[in-house]
Formats: sequence, structure tokens, C-alpha cells
Amino acid sequence: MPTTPDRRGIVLILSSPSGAGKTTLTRMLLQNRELDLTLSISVTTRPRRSSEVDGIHYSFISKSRFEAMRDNGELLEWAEVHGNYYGTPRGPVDEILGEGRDALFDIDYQGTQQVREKMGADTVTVFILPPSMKELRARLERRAEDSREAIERRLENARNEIQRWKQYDYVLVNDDLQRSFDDLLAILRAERQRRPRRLAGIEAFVARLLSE
Ligand SMILES: Nc1ncnc2c1ncn2[C@@H]1O[C@H](COP(=O)(O)OP(=O)(O)OP(=O)(O)O)[C@@H](O)[C@H]1O
Ligand SMILES: Nc1nc2c(ncn2[C@@H]2O[C@H](COP(=O)(O)O)[C@@H](O)[C@H]2O)c(=O)[nH]1
Repeated sequence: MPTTPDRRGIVLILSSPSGAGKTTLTRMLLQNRELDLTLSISVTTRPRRSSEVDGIHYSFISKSRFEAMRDNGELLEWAEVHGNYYGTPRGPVDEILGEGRDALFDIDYQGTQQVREKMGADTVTVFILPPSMKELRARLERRAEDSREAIERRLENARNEIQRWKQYDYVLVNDDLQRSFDDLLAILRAERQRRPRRLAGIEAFVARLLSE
């Protein structure tokens, strides 16, 4: 029989302009097993990069399959970003949160808005800025995973994306990677202690305390 979780899971969203470092920080968070975060694996119509594995980094699907998922209500949110479609399958997120666990999202500002509207107070959003536009370009070029045209398009879109920073609960400047990671850990730890998220677990503890 399914049990009721004693806490509400967090929907932790990381967004940034392309190249600012959210995928790197996401991987660092996931590698730390003690944090027990589960990544929401998006579907996308973008071609797979050589460093990516289907079903791990994204599920790479055709445009017609994407449209079918969208039209059947299978996506929690979706958006067109840099000329491709991206979306969050609803089922796995419901499962993670239903178990009282925390879900990690690497999605853009359009998706963030949609998720916040649907998940309300369970949503915690972090926007990651690059230390400079020069460094943003250098990171995209060093990563060497996108075509010259794709890099230029992403840099053009970055200015629009950066202006969305006020939409977010937290903002980090990802200059020193370890420092950014530590800041994310501090955010996660504090958010996990918020009273409404602890529900039955803390209620039972307080009841025991008062019965002593
Ligand atoms: N603090 C940092 N200092 C130097 N290099 C960094 C830092 N953070 C990330 N990088 C590097 O910058 C490049 C881009 O990082 P990453 O792929 O994580 O960006 P992203 O925001 O996820 O981009 P996209 O939206 O395109 O997926 C990578 O090569 C990564 O190793
Ligand atoms: N709204 C959504 N945005 C998403 C999703 N998955 C990824 N993204 C964002 O797209 C861009 C480009 O990503 P890239 O991997 O092609 O570099 C980036 O801002 C991601 O955060 C999603 O499911 N929904």
C-alpha cells in the first residue's frame, strides 16, 4: 500500500543563459548522492551532442512525437528555445514528488514560469549568471559542442534571458564553480528546513516532544 510522505518534495529549478554553467552545476548536485536529488529528464527535438546519452541527459525525440506528447497533456511545461522544442514529461515528476523527494530541473525561463504556476509554493528557482559576456562566449567556444551558428544564436538570446533574472528566487554569479556549488547547497539546505515542507514529519516530532 502506498504510504503518505512526511514532507513535501521541492521542485528545484536552475536556469541560465546557455553556457553559464547550469548543466555543470546540475551534474555536481546529482553526483552528491547524499543530497538525494532526482533529475527531471526533458524531452527535446534538438540533435544529440556527442557528449550526451539518450535517456540520461535528454530523451531525444522527433518533432511529431513531441507534438503528440504536448497535445495529449503529457508535458508539465514546454517551450521553444534556440529554435528547438523542449519539455518536461509530467509522469516522472509526479512520481518523484509523490514519494516526498526533491526534483531538479534544468529548464529555461518560459518553462520556469509554467512550472511555478502549476506547482506553486513547492517551486524554488535559481538563476545563474555568467561573470561577463566575454566569459560566456569563451565557455561556449571551449565546450565546442555547438556549431558556430548555434553559438551565435545562443549568445544573441542570452541578453533576453539575462533580463529575466527578477523572476527568480535566487541569483548566483557563476565565476568560481566550487563557490557556486556551495551556494546551491546552502539554498537547498535552507529550503529543506522550511516549515510547510516538513508537514507530518515535524508534526509527529512535536507531538512526541510535548508528550514527554
Ligand atoms: N565556473 C566556471 N568556470 C569556468 N568554466 C565553467 C564554469 N562553469 C561551467 N564552466 C564550463 O562552461 C561550459 C558551459 O557549461 P555548461 O554546459 O554547464 O553550461 P549550460 O548553462 O548548461 O549551457 P546550456 O544551456 O547550453 O546547456 C562547460 O564547458 C563548463 O565546463
Ligand atoms: N522550458 C524548457 N527548457 C528546457 C528544457 N530542457 C532544457 N531546457 C533549456 O533549453 C536551453 C537549451 O538547452 P541545451 O541543452 O540545448 O543547451 C537551456 O536554457 C535549458 O535550460 C525543458 O524541458 N523545458
